[in-house]
Amino acid sequence: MDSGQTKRDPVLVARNLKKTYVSGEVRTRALRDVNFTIYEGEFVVILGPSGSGKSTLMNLIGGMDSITEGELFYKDQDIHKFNRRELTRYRRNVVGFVFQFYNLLPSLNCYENVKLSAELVRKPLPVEEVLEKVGLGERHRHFPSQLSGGEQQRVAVARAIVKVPELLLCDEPTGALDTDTSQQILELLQRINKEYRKTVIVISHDDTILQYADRCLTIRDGVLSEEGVG
Ligand SMILES: Nc1ncnc2c1ncn2[C@@H]1O[C@H](COP(=O)(O)OP(=O)(O)OP(=O)(O)O)[C@@H](O)[C@H]1O
Repeated sequence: MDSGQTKRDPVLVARNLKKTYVSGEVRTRALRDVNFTIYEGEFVVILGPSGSGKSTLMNLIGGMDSITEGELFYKDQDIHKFNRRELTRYRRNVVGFVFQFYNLLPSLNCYENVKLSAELVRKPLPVEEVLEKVGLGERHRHFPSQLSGGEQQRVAVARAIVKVPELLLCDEPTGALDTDTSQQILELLQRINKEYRKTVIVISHDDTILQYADRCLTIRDGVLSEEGVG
């Protein structure tokens, strides 16, 4: 596959993005004024301590929560202006999620967990190919309870990429794993980023993840800033 340096187009642009949670009298300004541009095919890490606003930002990018103020563009479309159907289509076709605790369905085996996701889109990758790609070619019939944490996370990655999403959003994907297994999962995400040329965004509080990133954005108290990597 071509790994040459080509000019990349912006895939996500945030302008003056704000998110305030209101609960009775209490207002929590989770995102204060967030601006960024993320380009097609980048591997971006968003790093920040607990409570800094990482999951809030991921939920907005993933179309899972509403924006309080500002703009968030996917290509030339303002996610903020999507109606319910457009949001569903965006979540289904554009975004693939990987969560800290895998979120696999325990009553389905590996193949079935991935197949269920494949059925959401018109042109998925073959399930067998994807399980092979994440190193689980031999484990199709195993259930989540028969797999280690790292293997379950591989299934979760397969479930996300089988849809061929433009954006792979990973929320603390190594948070429940030991150091060696974390490294393997991050190497897998890096390989997927390069081979499928999809944009990968990983949020974490662990800066050892930086070695895998093209770029790092840091977030603190709902304010985002940019730090170069490498
Ligand atoms: N649904 C909600 N209602 C009210 N406040 C919320 C809600 N979700 C998050 N918050 C608050 O918004 C702020 C940012 O939270 P967020 O979960 O985005 O941080 P985080 O960086 O992902 O933290 P962690 O690493 O601990 O998961 C925190 O002060 C949190 O308490």
